[in-house]
Amino acid sequence: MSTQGFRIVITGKGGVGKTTITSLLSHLFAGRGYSVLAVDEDPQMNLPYAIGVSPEDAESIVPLSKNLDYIEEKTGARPDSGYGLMFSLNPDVSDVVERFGMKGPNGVNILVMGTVVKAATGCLCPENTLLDAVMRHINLREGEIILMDTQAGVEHFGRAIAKGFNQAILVADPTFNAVQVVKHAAELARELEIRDIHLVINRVRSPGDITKVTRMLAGHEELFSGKYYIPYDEMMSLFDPDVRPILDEPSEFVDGVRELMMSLEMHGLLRA
Ligand SMILES: Nc1ncnc2c1ncn2[C@@H]1O[C@H](COP(=O)(O)OP(=O)(O)OP(=O)(O)O)[C@@H](O)[C@H]1O
Repeated sequence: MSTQGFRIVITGKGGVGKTTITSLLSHLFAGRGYSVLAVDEDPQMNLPYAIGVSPEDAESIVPLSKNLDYIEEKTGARPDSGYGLMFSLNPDVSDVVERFGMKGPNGVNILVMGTVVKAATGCLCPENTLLDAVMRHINLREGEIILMDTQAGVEHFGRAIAKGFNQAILVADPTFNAVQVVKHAAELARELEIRDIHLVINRVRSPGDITKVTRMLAGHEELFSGKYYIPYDEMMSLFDPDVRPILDEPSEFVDGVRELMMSLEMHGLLRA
């Protein structure tokens, strides 16, 4: 089956639940028999822990943005060596998942990209060139669902969409700032002609939260293909950061993420 429709990028303000939701989706898709590649673009590298990689293994991961040997091998320039202007702008990174992907629980593959501080401005440097090539490459991989957890900030999100991600999950919690960020991201996604934009309002605690967010979204609803209000679940703090235990518990939070997964699957199959 073609999985080209399943290039999913997750964004939103810091701390709203992006990593948790990316991890739950990774396990839920894997549980449905899909091969999943979860990509962490956040330099804090929380995703492996949330997916359930052991702390020892997670600590051994070097993000690609800091893997100077690989950057030099592929681009011909070493970032820490005062490189000149001569480096490959089109490095062949087709081996990246096989060499640096980590097999996590439930067979979920994890690739930690990291990010370059100057990436948002599109700086022409070997690290950035390598990460761009990796993003392009993973979008060409067949037979896998790609879920990319981005660093907070719409610039990173814009770059991912420009590199071929075709579904977006915009996560907010019921606060003004978080909702402002998703409105901005949705407008950008629209400009970049991405059609499947799923809005998640996470950590909803009361009907009042829904009323408040509905008011804040007034005039912007048409930007989203679907809206999901996902409840606060105090069990999360018991297991944090590993999401796996909560998958075995009755949880409205997980039910909400499962509903989101079904919608992503439907949109992905339609675009396949
Ligand atoms: N529905 C929920 N109910 C209760 N706690 C939640 C829920 N969703 C996420 N959390 C908790 O909120 C915290 C932040 O979540 P998470 O790390 O996934 O956010 P993030 O957006 O990825 O953060 P960052 O931008 O720092 O990477 C975590 O402690 C997580 O366990």
